[in-house]
Amino acid sequence: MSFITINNLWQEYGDHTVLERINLQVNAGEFCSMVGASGCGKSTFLRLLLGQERPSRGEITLDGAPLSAEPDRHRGVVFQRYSVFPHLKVLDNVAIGLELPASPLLGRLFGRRKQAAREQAAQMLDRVGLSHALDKYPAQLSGGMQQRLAIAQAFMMQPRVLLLDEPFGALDPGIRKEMHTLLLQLWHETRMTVFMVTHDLAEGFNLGTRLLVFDKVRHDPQAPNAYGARITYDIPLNETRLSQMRSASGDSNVYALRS
Ligand SMILES: Nc1ncnc2c1ncn2[C@@H]1O[C@H](COP(=O)(O)OP(=O)(O)OP(=O)(O)O)[C@@H](O)[C@H]1O
Repeated sequence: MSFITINNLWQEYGDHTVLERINLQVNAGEFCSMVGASGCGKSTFLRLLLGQERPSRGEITLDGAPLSAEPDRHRGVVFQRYSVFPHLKVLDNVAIGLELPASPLLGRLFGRRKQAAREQAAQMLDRVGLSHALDKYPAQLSGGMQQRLAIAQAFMMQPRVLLLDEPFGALDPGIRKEMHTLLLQLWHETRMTVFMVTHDLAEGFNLGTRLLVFDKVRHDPQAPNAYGARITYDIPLNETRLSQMRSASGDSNVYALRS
């Protein structure tokens, strides 16, 4: 059985059909790059995976169980627009991810547990190259540094599924390349399942072990919103990387795309 299974998923807003007949099976540890024309529903698909929205029809299961109605810590997310807390310093922005679930009532830890959370957060920030900025506020960071902070936040939670919505779109090419390397390193270490929306086809091909192309198959010129996008191509990529992952995790990888 696959890790994530999507059965006949539709998303409609009033009479606007955004996604139709999405069927997909994804194994744990796969890295799915997602591309498609602007407005075809890629971000909508991510929100459905996150549990932020319920589908109009169809279902998503994770490990055989329906997706929980609320986003939870097993699904981390990084948006292109940074999702960090502006009023918290860099270290606190990351440590709070550990403190909140450990102390849901107060939202804070104290004493030795707090110290341990801060040490863990500092280590993660070192990994993303922000060890020199622990005491800064997000507004004092460059765009690339804020993006690293958002990625550190997401990774700190060790999500089983990482959802990335154009996470590098705002970065200049040098930083972008560094972030690609970092993401692949962390993906390899944690064997998370990744879904990444990108407008950069080369980025999608380079990073993914699978490229999903979203497109509208049916068009009605009289009613442009009548039909939604489907996954029209599902292309296996970077097979060496994938087989390394497979041998490390013992999983077999099944690609399934049903129309
Ligand atoms: N809550 C909503 N209510 C109504 N329409 C919505 C809602 N959310 C998304 N849409 C519509 O769904 C369509 C798909 O939007 P979405 O942001 O998912 O596309 P996208 O492929 O991610 O676009 P882009 O590549 O430009 O970011 C758009 O026409 C958008 O207006």
